[in-house]
Amino acid sequence: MTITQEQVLQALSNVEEPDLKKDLVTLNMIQDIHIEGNHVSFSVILTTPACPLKAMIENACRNAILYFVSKDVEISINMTSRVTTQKNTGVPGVKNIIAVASGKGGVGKSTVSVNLALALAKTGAKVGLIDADIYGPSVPIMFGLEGERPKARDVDGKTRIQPIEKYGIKLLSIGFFTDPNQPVPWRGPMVSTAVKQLFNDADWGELDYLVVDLPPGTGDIHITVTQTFPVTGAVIVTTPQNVALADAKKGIGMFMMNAINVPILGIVENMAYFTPAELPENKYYIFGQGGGKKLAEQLDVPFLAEIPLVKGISDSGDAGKPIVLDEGSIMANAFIEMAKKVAQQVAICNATAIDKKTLVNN
Ligand SMILES: Nc1ncnc2c1ncn2[C@@H]1O[C@H](COP(=O)(O)OP(=O)(O)OP(=O)(O)O)[C@@H](O)[C@H]1O
Repeated sequence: MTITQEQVLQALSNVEEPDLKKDLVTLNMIQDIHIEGNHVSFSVILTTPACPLKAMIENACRNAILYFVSKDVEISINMTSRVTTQKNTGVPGVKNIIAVASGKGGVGKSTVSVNLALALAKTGAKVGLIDADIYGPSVPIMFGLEGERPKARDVDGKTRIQPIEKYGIKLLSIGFFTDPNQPVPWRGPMVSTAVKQLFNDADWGELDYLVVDLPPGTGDIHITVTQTFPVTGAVIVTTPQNVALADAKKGIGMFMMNAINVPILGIVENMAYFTPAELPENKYYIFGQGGGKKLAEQLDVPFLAEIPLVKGISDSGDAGKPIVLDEGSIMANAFIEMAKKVAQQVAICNATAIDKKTLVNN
């Protein structure tokens, strides 16, 4: 039996990427085909290492070769990834900017931002995190970095702030530059300049995702960030109460305004239900049930996750070691599943935006 590269490509052209609705060959996702006798190997280049459909795509490739080429083929598939990007994010080397926002304060936006960034990194992506919440920067506490000051260093003749590296991600917080005991009365222009510096004057290097923890509500910083940098999409965090949902709706409305026009990657409902640590299968919907999902349906945006109210989430944040680092725990898995859905939506946004061009895989 002589197997040709054309036969392999022809077979794989029957496998559709379920999110992007095109076949893997058209999407240029098949590379490095090697054939030796009846042994065929190739790489599948996914759009994110956090792809939730990885196993399904691998299976479909295997079945397509067995069905369309021969059932006697031995197959080795290398599932790898190259995160897509659609445009220059305005920050050299950064492929995607993910804004995390909420209509209200205290709903867990920083908790979601931090665990999202770390979960994406755990899947193998290169990740940065900017804490742009000038009213209550929480990243220094959540990473156990209070009192730290990032260093500056000369890069190509320019002085650049060096993001601090911890738990596998690079991070900067407005809180590293202010005294936590001294309230800072920010004026509009000062805020804009300070936040832009976190993007422009830092040495971020190559990043697949730069997660930005925005302040609650809709204000100056949202306008500065979205109008200065082409944000790939926004994740909206809410709690189940009607007051929070109403504000989340306003927040989503702001991103959808023509002047801002940032795609909504989806809604995360935080503190969706209470779960006692000793009885994790018991769910008590103390603030009402299904509000986030309903809002997502109403606004026709994805619903990303229900994150329970668990004491461990709060304790781990206060202790400087976010819960997603607690390998294998139910909470860590919940945040990893959420991160996979976010990465999936980023890939869909990128593919949709450049649908008429070719998918940029750089
Ligand atoms: N799912 C959860 N279970 C238990 N505690 C949580 C959960 N999510 C957040 N918290 C806790 O709630 C408090 C507020 O969370 P967080 O700081 O993330 O909110 P926020 O929306 O970023 O607030 P703000 O932007 O107004 O400062 C923190 O003490 C955090 O540890």
